[in-house]
Amino acid sequence: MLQINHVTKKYQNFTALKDIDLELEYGIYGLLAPNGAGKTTLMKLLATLLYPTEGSILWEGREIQKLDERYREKLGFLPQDFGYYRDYTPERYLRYIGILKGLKKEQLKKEVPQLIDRVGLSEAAKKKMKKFSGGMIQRVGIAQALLGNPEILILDEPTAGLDPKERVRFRKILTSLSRDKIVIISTHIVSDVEFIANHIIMLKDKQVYANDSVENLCRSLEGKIFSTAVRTEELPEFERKYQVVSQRQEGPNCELRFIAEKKKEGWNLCAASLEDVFLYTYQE
Ligand SMILES: Nc1ncnc2c1ncn2[C@@H]1O[C@H](COP(=O)(O)OP(=O)(O)OP(=O)(O)O)[C@@H](O)[C@H]1O
Repeated sequence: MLQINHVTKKYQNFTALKDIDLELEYGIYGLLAPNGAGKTTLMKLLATLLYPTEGSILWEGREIQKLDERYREKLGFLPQDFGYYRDYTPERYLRYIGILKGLKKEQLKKEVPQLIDRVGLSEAAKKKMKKFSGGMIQRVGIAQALLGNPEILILDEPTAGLDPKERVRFRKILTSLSRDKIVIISTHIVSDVEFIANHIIMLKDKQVYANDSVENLCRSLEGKIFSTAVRTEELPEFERKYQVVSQRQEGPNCELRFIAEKKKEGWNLCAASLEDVFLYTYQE
């Protein structure tokens, strides 16, 4: 188990995270918050690239800083801007990272092709990465994070810049490997984690605002999501009163999906989605 105990992180006088308290067990965690909320800071703390200003992070009851290499060998990390060598092939790059991670050559001989296959890059294994699409590069990034079969997998905004098809492929890769790992995925894109994460962690005002299943988070908005049609000229007034989540033009009308505390005549009650929860939480 990974325990984050009352962790505060300050950059000089600026507090990026305040009193974060979390317990993470095997499963997929979606760390969901807008840009600048502190996701990367939390990921870097878990990856020991930063240290808490206050509080501690424990792996199986022992502080990760003190465990040092013994913790880091359990860790796979895909940073937001992962550096790769354009002239390397995925095969060569993974072997190189594997050696840096301290893995044995024999192990890499077996593991590298398996990982390349797992992320669907077998056909491109011997091609230079400079020809790769953003999605292919991200898949190499996931493969390098998986080297050595880490128990903790930290992926910081792994789907940034991917097209919808690549996102689907990415989600499939992740769900295939979550059983014996703690997987933490940071994102500000709800659909990246809505259907694959067992838990959603939301950060707000530098603190943990929510840590729950998608179902429970949606339940908190039950009875507050509605749809209705308003005339286009009435839209600005409507938007002043209610938080509109989505809108679609239908002739002279706008079909709206919105959040309100109480039902009114002519409104249809809708099931709440994680996207609604996200917009409701970060409405300002
Ligand atoms: N090295 C630093 N020095 C000072 N302030 C920093 C530093 N790194 C991050 N911050 C600030 O801390 C806050 C949280 O940043 P962080 O990168 O963790 O957010 P984020 O949620 O990951 O956002 P993004 O998705 O844009 O990376 C931001 O206000 C950022 O400006």
